[in-house]
Amino acid sequence: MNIYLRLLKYLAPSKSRIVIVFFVSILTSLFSVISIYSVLPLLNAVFSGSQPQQTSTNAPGVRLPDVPKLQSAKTTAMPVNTEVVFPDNLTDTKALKTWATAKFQQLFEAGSREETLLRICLFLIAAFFLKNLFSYLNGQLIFRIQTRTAKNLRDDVFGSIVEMQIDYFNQNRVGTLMNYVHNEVSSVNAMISSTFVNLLQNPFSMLVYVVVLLVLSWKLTLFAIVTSLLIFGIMRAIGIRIKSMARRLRDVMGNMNSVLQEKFSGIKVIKSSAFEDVELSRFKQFTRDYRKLDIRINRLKNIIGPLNETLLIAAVAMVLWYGGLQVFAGKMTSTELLLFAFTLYSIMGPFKTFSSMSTQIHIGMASAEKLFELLDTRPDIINGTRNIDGFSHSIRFEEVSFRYRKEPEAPFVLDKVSFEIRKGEMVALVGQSGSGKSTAVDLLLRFYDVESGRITIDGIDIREYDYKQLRQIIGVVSQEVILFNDSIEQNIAYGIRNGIDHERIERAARLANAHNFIMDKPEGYKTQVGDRGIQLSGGQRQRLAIARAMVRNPELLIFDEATSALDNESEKVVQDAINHAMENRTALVVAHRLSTVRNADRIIVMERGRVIESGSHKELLEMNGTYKHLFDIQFSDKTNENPTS
Ligand SMILES: Nc1ncnc2c1ncn2[C@@H]1O[C@H](COP(=O)(O)OP(=O)(O)OP(=O)(O)O)[C@@H](O)[C@H]1O
Repeated sequence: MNIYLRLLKYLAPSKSRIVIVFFVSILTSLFSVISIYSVLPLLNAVFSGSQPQQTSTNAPGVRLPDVPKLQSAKTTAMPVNTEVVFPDNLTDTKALKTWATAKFQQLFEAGSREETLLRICLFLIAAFFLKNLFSYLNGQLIFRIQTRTAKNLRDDVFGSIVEMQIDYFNQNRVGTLMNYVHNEVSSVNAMISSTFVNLLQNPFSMLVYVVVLLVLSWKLTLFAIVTSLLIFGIMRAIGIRIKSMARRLRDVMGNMNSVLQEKFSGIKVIKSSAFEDVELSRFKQFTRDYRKLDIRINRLKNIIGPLNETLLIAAVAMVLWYGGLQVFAGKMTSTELLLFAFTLYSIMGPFKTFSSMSTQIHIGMASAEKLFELLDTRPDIINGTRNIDGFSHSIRFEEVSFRYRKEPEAPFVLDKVSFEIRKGEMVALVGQSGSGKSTAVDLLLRFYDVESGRITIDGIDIREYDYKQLRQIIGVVSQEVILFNDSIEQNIAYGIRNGIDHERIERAARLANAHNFIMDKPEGYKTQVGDRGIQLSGGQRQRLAIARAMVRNPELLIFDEATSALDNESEKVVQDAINHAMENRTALVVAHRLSTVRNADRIIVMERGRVIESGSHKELLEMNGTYKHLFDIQFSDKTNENPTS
């Protein structure tokens, strides 16, 4: 769909406000035109009252305004009203003009010059007050429309990103994604407000101004229009250049966000390598490049204002020159010329924002294009329609092959892997680092789809199930624990939709051997864990992760290297928690340390993406193959270990 139409869709909820803005805009324009246009001839009429119609004191050929006098200068009393008749011929613009000005003047006629002047000044105040009141109202209304649009767009963008498959997050940096939600939406937002002001508020004033200009002198108007178009063209060319630079700047900014995020979360690594200075110099290089680009954009942006004004003032000056000659020639009155110049100057404001609109629109459209492209991207993982709330028999990997990179020459990360997890069983996946164990878990969770073969639950391909329901019946505890900056209670409850039931949370915490340490905290379950759970120890964080997995009472528990990041002591506590949690439950355990899986009903040994052995601990030792070899390496220095126990 056309980008403009799609943006209109976002404006649709504000349609009644837009209608109000339209009318308020007309009122604002009306009062701004009245306030400027009406007062000058009125004042002129008051002050020139003493002058005769054609006077020799004027420069040769200059005529005074062709309007009826409000009064004679010799007396402060008002003259008898001049009778103004509506012209018979409506094409006679001169007669119309005289009639309209005279009628307007009559509105202010008072008994004396002084009083007329006072009335005019009061009218001036009222007109400006009303103009500014409506302008304020309009600003408020436009801001509300704009923020609502931005909110809805931002919600949709976040909703779209959060629904993407895991691979999308592997390929896009966090900073880039943050940029979408923040900066790109903001520039669409700026475009919308600029368009509103320029398409609703300004056109009416501009139209009235142009009519005034045309009535005063079509030749001068033509001259002014040609100059304006020239300026518009120049501004547009600069706008296009700024657009492409702004896009580059935003990309660079997105990179900076990613870099900062990465550096601050990896601060321990930086500090332990004493690499602060290296990071600082890298950052300095980055900010240097950023600054250069920013200066180039700013140079262009700053040129626009002065250039615009110089060109417009040049146009006004040319008009004054040409108009002055007309006045000398008696083809135009001096008031008309003054009015023309004044109106031309007044149109500058709306015209200036109008020409800057093109830059705003260019930047905004580039962002809108990016955002709509994102909104149109559908997750690669296509959801199934079958419901699932548990399983009765087994989960099977049947000849599953998979690779992350799709190029033909890319190696398979899983190559025809087959194994089974029966209900109630504990199955372990072991093997060297990089053999594909975690990948198998990710495939079961449908973070990725298999390339060939299939994974079934009770005989049905998992691609047929609704993957959100599928993930709900699986509890995962992985090596990397992700806690949110919230209370312990909220962290455990993460993933429960229908409210927090404290009893349920406590039960899960007890199962995970976490209850006691939680109660030792000053605020118990309400204790805040800090950013990424920084206020807890590794073992405590891991036990909260187990509690979080348990709270949903999952059908299948997966432990992916859940203890590998812990020291021996914490490992023991966490391992106890795992054993406790696994009682009477189906579990898949991925482990390096073979001591943790020896009680498994079945151990699957993997090597370079293939299953090379499988059986119980005892059977595998008797096989005297890879498992036995791995076991011997791990326990060679533990003389008290009995391999067959
Ligand atoms: N997102 C990814 N994109 C590309 N390749 C990946 C990705 N994740 C893992 N790999 C590669 O896939 C292979 C299997 O990785 P996987 O994490 O499944 O192994 P693992 O057996 O769980 O290893 P470990 O025991 O060290 O966690 C490795 O060669 C790894 O480099």
